[in-house]
Amino acid sequence: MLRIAVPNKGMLAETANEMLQEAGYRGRGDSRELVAIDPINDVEFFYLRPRDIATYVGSGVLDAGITGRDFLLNTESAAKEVRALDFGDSTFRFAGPAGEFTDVNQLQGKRVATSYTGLLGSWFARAGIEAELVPLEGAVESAIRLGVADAVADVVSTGGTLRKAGLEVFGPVILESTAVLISTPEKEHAARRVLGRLDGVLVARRYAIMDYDIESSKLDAALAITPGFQSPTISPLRDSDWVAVRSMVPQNELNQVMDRLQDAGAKAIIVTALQAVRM
Ligand SMILES: Nc1ncnc2c1ncn2[C@@H]1O[C@H](COP(=O)(O)OP(=O)(O)OP(=O)(O)O)[C@@H](O)[C@H]1O
Ligand SMILES: O=P(O)(O)OC[C@H]1O[C@H](OP(=O)(O)OP(=O)(O)O)[C@H](O)[C@@H]1O
Ligand SMILES: [Mg+2]
Repeated sequence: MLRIAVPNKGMLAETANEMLQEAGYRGRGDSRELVAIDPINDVEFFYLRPRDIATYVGSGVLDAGITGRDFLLNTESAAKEVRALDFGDSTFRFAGPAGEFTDVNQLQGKRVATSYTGLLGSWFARAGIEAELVPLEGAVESAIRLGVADAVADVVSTGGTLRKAGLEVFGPVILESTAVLISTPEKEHAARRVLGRLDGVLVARRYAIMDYDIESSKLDAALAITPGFQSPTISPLRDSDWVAVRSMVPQNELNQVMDRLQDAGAKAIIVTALQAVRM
């Protein structure tokens, strides 16, 4: 039975669970359940803190897991990123009192609060900066005001929390994070089934099906607009001067593509959502 770690709470939990359900897996009955068995799919799900998931997967007791790239890199483990999952995006940044820091080298000898000491420690080592790490569990933005740190390194999404604390970001982006599927080289073969299903969900979320009719003489111009994933399907129509085209189109380009197809002479342009995909 495949054993998979899933975030039990926090920013990643809801979407991770939605994705697994879209991939045809049975979710847990209630949000306090720690383990759920899906006998039809021969999978056992373990609901764990996302921060801990790389530890479990890296140890080899679980075959795969969903967590944040930042949590994976914060943990010393044998687990590796297998696929980015298109949600849970964030950036990891340095911040300090407005106007105080402009360059990361100014952190030399300073105290930096973070709940990502592993990630930050290795970043400092690579950058040759000797700073003192102040480990905190959360709400690190308050550490400066309360006098335990000179700067912080934390997840920034809208920047609202920083602004309210009178802080501003400085220095390079430490990490662009996103939710990821992780596994170890030993378990990657076992995890290929869940990977295939999640890939299907990603494609179904990223693409839609577009159908349209076009005069054969204009087909090449239209196909340049909708090259498709592998190759568009072209079917004859009763009117032999016309053909029907079916192609995959990225969701975020649908309307621009329809505008351009109309300009190219396409008629009856129809977009259909993808329910499930296996590439
Ligand atoms: N706006 C956001 N704030 C915090 N984390 C975010 C945000 N957007 C995406 N993320 C990602 O979600 C994950 C953090 O989720 P979670 O809520 O579990 O974190 P946490 O509160 O730091 O964890 P914990 O409470 O276990 O210490 C990280 O991978 C982070 O990069
Ligand atoms: O840029 P923003 O959109 O304001 O979001 C970033 C904030 O959200 C997260 O905190 P979280 O809610 O997880 O609380 P925590 O610090 O207690 O973990 C993160 O640690 C930042 O504090
Ligand atoms: Mg939190």
